[in-house]
Amino acid sequence: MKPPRTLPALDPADRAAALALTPVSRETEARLDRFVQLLLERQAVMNLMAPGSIPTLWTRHVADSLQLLPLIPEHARTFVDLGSGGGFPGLVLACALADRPDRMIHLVEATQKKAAFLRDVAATLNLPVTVHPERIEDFNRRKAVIPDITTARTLAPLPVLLGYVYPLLTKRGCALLAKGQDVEAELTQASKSWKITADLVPSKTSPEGRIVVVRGLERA
Ligand SMILES: C[S@@+](CC[C@H](N)C(=O)[O-])C[C@H]1O[C@@H](n2cnc3c(N)ncnc32)[C@H](O)[C@@H]1O
Repeated sequence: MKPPRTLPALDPADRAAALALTPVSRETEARLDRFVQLLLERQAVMNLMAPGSIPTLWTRHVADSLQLLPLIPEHARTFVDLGSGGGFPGLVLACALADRPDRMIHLVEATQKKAAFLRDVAATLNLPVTVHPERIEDFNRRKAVIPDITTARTLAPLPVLLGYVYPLLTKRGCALLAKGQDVEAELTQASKSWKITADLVPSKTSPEGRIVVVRGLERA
């Protein structure tokens, strides 16, 4: 086994900046603090996020995930996060929704070591989470979960991502897809294969970032 790596230090102002951008309850803050601690412990032995993003991980990853909360309708109970990696946005949303009754966040992650990490965090923090250690294609084929909300962040370009989202989208549901500066080009490309009903919401954490809120999807 490789020895643990020394990680760069967190920027002390970054946590406060993140929580100012996306305020949460004290209970959620405490769960997020513990999640970040577990994330850093595991990051020392495996890659859960880009090493360069560690000093500002609260704004880059935690706030970036929390900003989805206001886009989630009150009726939403069942969530699917595709390609959760180290837990963004799925585990962060689970930390924020843990006190609400009847919520369940399903995390789909094909890399077994990452899936094991997600499961460990969920068990340690008693989060309403089910981890599916498998490929999205297999998860979708099983039709095991019909979510109200599907999320994905830095997973795949929109033309591919919409293919993952399509089987999970219902009339009442929507998908929240975090996208970067290429969003317009990806939408143009995706519209060759898909008729997309979507809104673009500016990101709070990145000037060029957008959250694509997909409300309807049909094959073109
Ligand atoms: C770039 S990472 C992003 C992780 C996380 N969403 C984030 O924002 O930090 C993409 C993750 O999706 C997983 N992944 C990629 N393709 C997948 C697939 N077809 N099925 C399941 N997981 C997949 C990878 O193992 C990886 O952990």
